[in-house]
Amino acid sequence: MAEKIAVLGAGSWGSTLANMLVENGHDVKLWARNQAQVDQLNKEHINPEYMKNLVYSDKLVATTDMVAAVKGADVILIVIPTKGLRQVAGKLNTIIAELGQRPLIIHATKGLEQNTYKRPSQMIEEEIAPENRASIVVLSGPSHAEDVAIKDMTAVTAASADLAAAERVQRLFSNSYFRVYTNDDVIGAEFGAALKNIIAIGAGALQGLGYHDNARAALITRGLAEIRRLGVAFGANPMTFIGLSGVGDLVVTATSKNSRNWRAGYQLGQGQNLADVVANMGMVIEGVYTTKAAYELSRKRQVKMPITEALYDVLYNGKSIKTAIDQLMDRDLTSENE
Ligand SMILES: NC(=O)C1=CN([C@@H]2O[C@H](COP(=O)(O)OP(=O)(O)OC[C@H]3O[C@@H](n4cnc5c(N)ncnc54)[C@H](O)[C@@H]3O)[C@@H](O)[C@H]2O)C=CC1
Ligand SMILES: O=C(CO)COP(=O)(O)O
Repeated sequence: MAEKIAVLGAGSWGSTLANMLVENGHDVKLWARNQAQVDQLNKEHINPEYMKNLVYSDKLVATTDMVAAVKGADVILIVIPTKGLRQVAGKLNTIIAELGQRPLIIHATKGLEQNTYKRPSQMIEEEIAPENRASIVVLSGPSHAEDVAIKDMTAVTAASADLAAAERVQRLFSNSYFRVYTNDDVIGAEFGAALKNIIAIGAGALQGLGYHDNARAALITRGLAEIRRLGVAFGANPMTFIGLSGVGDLVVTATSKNSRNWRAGYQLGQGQNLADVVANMGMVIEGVYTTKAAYELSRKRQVKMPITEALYDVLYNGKSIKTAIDQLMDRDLTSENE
């Protein structure tokens, strides 16, 4: 059944998902804050700053007017980087309260908020009053926009405490190349999504420094161990970390040149400095900020996250990547299951 959907955020992921939802037969309005970008999307059907090779459907309508985007929408998909999520959710709350709507909220944001360490769905819960919304569903998993744009095969998860809502999202998004599974573990899905970006930066850095396959496999596996430790400390189901939003997303992000986080790590490994890497990416590198939040949270909760700590020292304390790697390898030997 066709639904009226508003997508907030027209970067690489928001615009690609909006286009896919149009092609799935839905009535979609895409909100962006930049007028020039909106004009290009509406007139030329391109979004070159974010998705160089995608020609968007002429049925996709973009607007800078959030009220116009949201009016009449049964479903709202938020795809804003973690840093801007709270502000956009707050604005959305005011608008849907005035319009008297109570939409289903989906988000695809991957990160933890600075200082509060809140997950995206927690920020949304805090900013959008329960009377202004239906359930919240997390859309996550191994899904580079670049692959979805060329209709490559992709599988993701829709996580929600409300199974009927997750199943509705499953039906909205699924098609011949995009397969959505459901899951009830929002905490696990969101921790997996946020923390894999830290390991992806590390994997890129290893490759940039000239390390090979064994090193990458070790980092991914031990990275997953610490992702799971933190997630479980906050109530996640350990099984979620061997699913799409766990190991699935970790593998795609830590092995792909399409990953902004991997590319950032690679450039750091090649000797570029962090400020230049961030300035030149042109898109959000969530892992840079998540590393700080996860490091602080792990200290507070007394969860061992040696790789996250090492990357924190590289990104925020000027430690060389080589020194950080040497120190990781030099730690006391331990059991794999600790
Ligand atoms: N790019 C991808 O393949 C995927 C990205 N994600 C996640 O989706 C989220 C968005 O990522 P991308 O689309 O890649 O980012 P991006 O950097 O390509 O685009 C972000 C968009 O959000 C807008 N934006 C940022 N702050 C805003 C604010 N305060 N108000 C309004 N608009 C704002 C920017 O103008 C830009 O249009 C991130 O959390 C990312 O981890 C998840 C899965 C896949
Ligand atoms: O989450 C993603 C793929 O699932 C996107 O990762 P990057 O932000 O590193 O490109």
